[in-house]
Amino acid sequence: MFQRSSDCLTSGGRHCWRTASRRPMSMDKDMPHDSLFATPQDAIARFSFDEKVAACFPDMISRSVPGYGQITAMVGVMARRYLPEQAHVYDLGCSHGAATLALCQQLEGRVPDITAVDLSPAMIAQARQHLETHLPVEAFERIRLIEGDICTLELKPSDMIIINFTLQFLPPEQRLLVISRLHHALKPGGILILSEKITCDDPEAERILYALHHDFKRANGYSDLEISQKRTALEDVMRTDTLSAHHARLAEAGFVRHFTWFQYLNFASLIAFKE
Ligand SMILES: C[S@@+](CC[C@H](N)C(=O)[O-])C[C@H]1O[C@@H](n2cnc3c(N)ncnc32)[C@H](O)[C@@H]1O
Ligand SMILES: O=C(O)C(=O)C[C@]1(C(=O)O)C=C[C@@H](O)C=C1
Repeated sequence: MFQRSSDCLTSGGRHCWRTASRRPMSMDKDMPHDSLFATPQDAIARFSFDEKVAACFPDMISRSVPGYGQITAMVGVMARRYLPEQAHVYDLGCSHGAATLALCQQLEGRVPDITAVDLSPAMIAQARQHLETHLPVEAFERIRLIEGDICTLELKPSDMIIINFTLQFLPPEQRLLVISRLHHALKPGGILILSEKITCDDPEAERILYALHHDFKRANGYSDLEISQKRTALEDVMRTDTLSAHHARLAEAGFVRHFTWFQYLNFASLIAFKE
């Protein structure tokens, strides 16, 4: 079941915990390694999903996000359970299209229509290449890749909407509107999968999970310099919410049943059902 990016103890599966050395023990030689923050920078630019980030993104996210591989693979498993025939799925903030790929792999033979959206042209280019390489033509033809802003995108009726690690990059004041629009776009019985980095209500738990997340990154081969420079770059770009804020927002947007199905350190995934 968990092929490619999730069959290992770490988040993404392509790397194993380092032992003595600071390098991950195994590295897919075809996956460009993320060393964007490895050298000291005088002025650290704001993090953006540009060509450089897009080029090494699968390595970056799998070494940075605990549970990334498991969440991604499970999206496919959930699609298999919940999607009807003739379904439409959105993958919002798709980056390389990892969730889309997982879904197609699980639904082999009955791939739904999928619209994968990302604001970054570099990510859309990578998604096209990645999906074209890993999927049979019949499956790839069912995927529409759109370069666009999910805050303003017109949405069509859908059976499943995946928004993984993307809401955290939207302006906070737009998040409720976006989630409300997703609720509106879902057909009755449709599901929303929302995955995010989270902050804790309890400051002590926050401090502990924050430290453990940095330990996780170190265990995946990132140096203290890389961790600290990336953190500075992400400041004001990625603004995380608490789990309770996510659930309150889902409720306000109209979802009646929603719960957290996965949490690994300060990263979580929620599922919400359209009545
Ligand atoms: C952390 S990545 C998402 C990872 C991806 N969902 C996955 O599972 O591999 C966040 C993505 O959201 C995209 N993004 C940020 N703001 C966006 C917006 N307003 N509309 C569409 N995409 C956006 C970024 O370009 C980036 O590719
Ligand atoms: O919190 C961090 O330190 C991260 O690196 C997280 C995170 C994310 O959650 O999207 C931030 C930027 C990159 O897209 C990959 C991972």
